[in-house]
Amino acid sequence: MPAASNSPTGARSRVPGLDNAIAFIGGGNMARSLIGGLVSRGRPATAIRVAEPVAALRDALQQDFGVHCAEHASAAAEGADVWVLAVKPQVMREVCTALLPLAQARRPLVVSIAAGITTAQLERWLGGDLPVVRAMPNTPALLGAGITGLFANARTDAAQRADADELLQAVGPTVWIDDEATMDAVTAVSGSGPAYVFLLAEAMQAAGVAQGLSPDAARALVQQTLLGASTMLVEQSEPADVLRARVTSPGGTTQAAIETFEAGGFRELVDRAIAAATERGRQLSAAND
Ligand SMILES: NC(=O)C1=CN([C@@H]2O[C@H](COP(=O)(O)OP(=O)(O)OC[C@H]3O[C@@H](n4cnc5c(N)ncnc54)[C@H](O)[C@@H]3O)[C@@H](O)[C@H]2O)C=CC1
Ligand SMILES: O=C(O)[C@@H]1CCC=N1
Repeated sequence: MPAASNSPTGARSRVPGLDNAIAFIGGGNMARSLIGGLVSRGRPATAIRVAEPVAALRDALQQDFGVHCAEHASAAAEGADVWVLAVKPQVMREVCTALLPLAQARRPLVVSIAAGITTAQLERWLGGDLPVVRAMPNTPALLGAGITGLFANARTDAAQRADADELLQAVGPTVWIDDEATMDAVTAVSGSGPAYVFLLAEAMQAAGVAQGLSPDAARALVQQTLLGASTMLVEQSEPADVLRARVTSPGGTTQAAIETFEAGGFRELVDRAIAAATERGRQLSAAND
């Protein structure tokens, strides 16, 4: 897997944010995060359209970002050269099938953020012969602190890869993936990953309260500990095991906790959880074909 990249291969000379109109098909949580990132990075709201059947979500997007919203996918997709498919995997086939005539007439760059759904499925459902990029962002995108794994099918040229890269970099760094089969692992690690950290936060808070801390104190201690440890992981060059060793005094408190985690099969549990999420991605593809 290549390292996180700020310069996709073959990027053409371009004016960031001013190239193409973008249509979001689906205006839910992830679309909202991406739109917020794009607008805050200076992409004109007039160049962003959103298709969203829920009126309250349309109103909120229109009011918060000034983007044009429509009820039906084709109304947003018309006139856009980049389509971001941000609906659930379970409705993706139906959404694509409805867009097939327009996709064939317009030949947009298609960027899907759906878990599991493959570029071959999307291309087939949209009538074939289209550049398709499969992207997997995550919810910290809302704060511009996301990370996105990206895979492009063979019909996607360097300029289109650069467009997709720029789009997702509005909410954090990107990592290009060479083998699409591993996109389900990207989903399992970073797409779903924020939820694992939130689960750890819940468990640490509850355990702190069980040891006598007030809920407020436990929450504050856990929040800043996770933030501080994450910042160390990102900003210091040492790997996680070295940082962990520095906290773990021989015979001290941390060692007592780490030994308890290890004895309880913590690593195997994480391995099984990520394997289950990866497998679920494959199932989402097969079940919605
Ligand atoms: N929530 C997360 O952490 C992440 C989600 N994803 C993927 O992003 C996609 C969207 O997920 P969320 O934003 O969380 O879900 P969401 O449910 O908040 O958003 C999906 C939106 O699509 C709309 N929709 C349904 N049918 C439609 C149609 N025919 N045309 C246009 N819009 C339609 C729904 O009304 C809804 O607002 C999913 O495929 C998911 O796998 C990817 C990365 C992270
Ligand atoms: O749970 C899911 O299926 C989606 C994809 C990654 C995060 N949420």
